[in-house]
Amino acid sequence: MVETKKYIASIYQLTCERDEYQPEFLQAVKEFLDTIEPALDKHPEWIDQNILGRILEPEKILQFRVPWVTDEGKAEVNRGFRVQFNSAIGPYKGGLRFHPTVNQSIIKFLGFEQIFKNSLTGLPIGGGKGGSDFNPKGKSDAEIMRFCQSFMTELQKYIGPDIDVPAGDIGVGAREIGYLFGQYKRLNGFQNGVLTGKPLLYGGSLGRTEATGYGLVYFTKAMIEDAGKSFKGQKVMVSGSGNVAQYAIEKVTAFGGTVIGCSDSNGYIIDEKGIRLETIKHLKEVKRERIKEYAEIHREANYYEGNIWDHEIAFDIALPCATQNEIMKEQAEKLIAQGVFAVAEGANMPSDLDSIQLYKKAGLLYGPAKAANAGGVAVSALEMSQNSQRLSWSFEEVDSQLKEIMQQIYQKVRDTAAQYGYPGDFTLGANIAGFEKVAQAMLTQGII
Ligand SMILES: NC(=O)C1=CN([C@@H]2O[C@H](COP(=O)(O)OP(=O)(O)OC[C@H]3O[C@@H](n4cnc5c(N)ncnc54)[C@H](O)[C@@H]3O)[C@@H](O)[C@H]2O)C=CC1
Ligand SMILES: O=C(O)CCC(=O)C(=O)O
Repeated sequence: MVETKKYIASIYQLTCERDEYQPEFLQAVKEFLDTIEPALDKHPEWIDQNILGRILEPEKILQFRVPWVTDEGKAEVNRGFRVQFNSAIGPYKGGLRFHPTVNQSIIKFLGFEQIFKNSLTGLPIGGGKGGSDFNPKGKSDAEIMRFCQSFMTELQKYIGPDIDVPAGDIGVGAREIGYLFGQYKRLNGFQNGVLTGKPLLYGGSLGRTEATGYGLVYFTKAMIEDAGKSFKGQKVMVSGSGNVAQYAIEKVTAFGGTVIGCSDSNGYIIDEKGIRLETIKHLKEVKRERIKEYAEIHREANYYEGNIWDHEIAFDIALPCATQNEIMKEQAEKLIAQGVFAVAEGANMPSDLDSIQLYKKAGLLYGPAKAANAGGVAVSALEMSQNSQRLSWSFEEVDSQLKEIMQQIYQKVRDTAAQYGYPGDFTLGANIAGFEKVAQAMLTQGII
């Protein structure tokens, strides 16, 4: 309707004026706003209550100084961030990213997407995200520890098991979570519900390490099976070689697919016989080396510099699991030309807006990040439940809940798209299904 269109356009214009220098945040907002009109047509009261204006504004943004000392005794300083975006349905929940590209725009786009992703899980968690422009690459364990201690010394004032519960993301794995937890405990006493992704020794959940990658593949399986296909015999390309990529590779292989390539920020390897995951894990988790080394160990594999999505080779399914905007128009065109029939996103916002349009036009099955990678945060919420109950569930219990949650997310996304008259548009389905719950919760809580 004209009024709805006008309202959406005015909100977007205002956001562009206010956040002119935040391109990633504006991209995430545009992707969301481009799909939301049918939901507002159905709920004109949301326009009266200016739900969009409110949901686009974080409840709180923290930015702080993180001073730390190198092994040589030099004083360094980084920026720390936490965006507490929306707590309408639960405490803020979302990871911490340590990467030199981190700035307020990146953390805001991630926090914004997290609101709808967390809502889609069906679990009571709000949206938040944080991190730092600290680069863990090449740092000693002692430097990482001192950085994490300094970061948490400030962050601890604003988080808690019922307030805001951070976890890992790029550059923040079990080692960093351990140091962050240690410092929180030192300052506040033992409260294991304050972080998720913890080691099993003090309240971590079995299955959390695997959850995002496994969840991505469970979602993709549901999506492709609905279209009469399966993983069996499919050639799959995965970008990244970190946490999400590794467990996606494992599950695709278990379902009978062949992962023919994966990458890191320098380049990528192609191994047409199937990536040997033990080698990737050893290189990345133990030796902390570049993916290039894989081709030294397995001579039949080839290493190339650059973006994996530029490689010309026929394959069937693309699982981007590295970082935002790794697939732009040019790469999307290549994927389509190479015969890819499904793209499902393990990374957050790996496809730019042009790519999403191209997938749609070409009729690809497309699982957007908010839905497809929600398995990690879903199991984080299960970790919170276990911490509250002071219990540890078995791996099988957690994995079977994850499977169920991912299937439900797929169905919710598919059915919402169809109900609103856009069958197959899973971007629209994910945005509206995630948004409806948060909007309704906000409405019942007054003008907040
Ligand atoms: N860890 C989790 O539970 C979740 C992670 N994600 C998203 O998944 C993605 C990967 O995160 P993790 O695997 O946890 O991080 P990680 O730190 O374990 O691995 C990141 C991987 O991406 C690669 N990478 C980074 N920048 C790159 C670039 N410009 N080009 C190519 N490769 C690049 C790195 O080399 C590394 O292999 C991120 O977008 C993250 O936000 C999403 C949901 C949950
Ligand atoms: O497990 C969590 O809380 C964080 C997961 C996350 O950062 C994400 O879903 O992007």
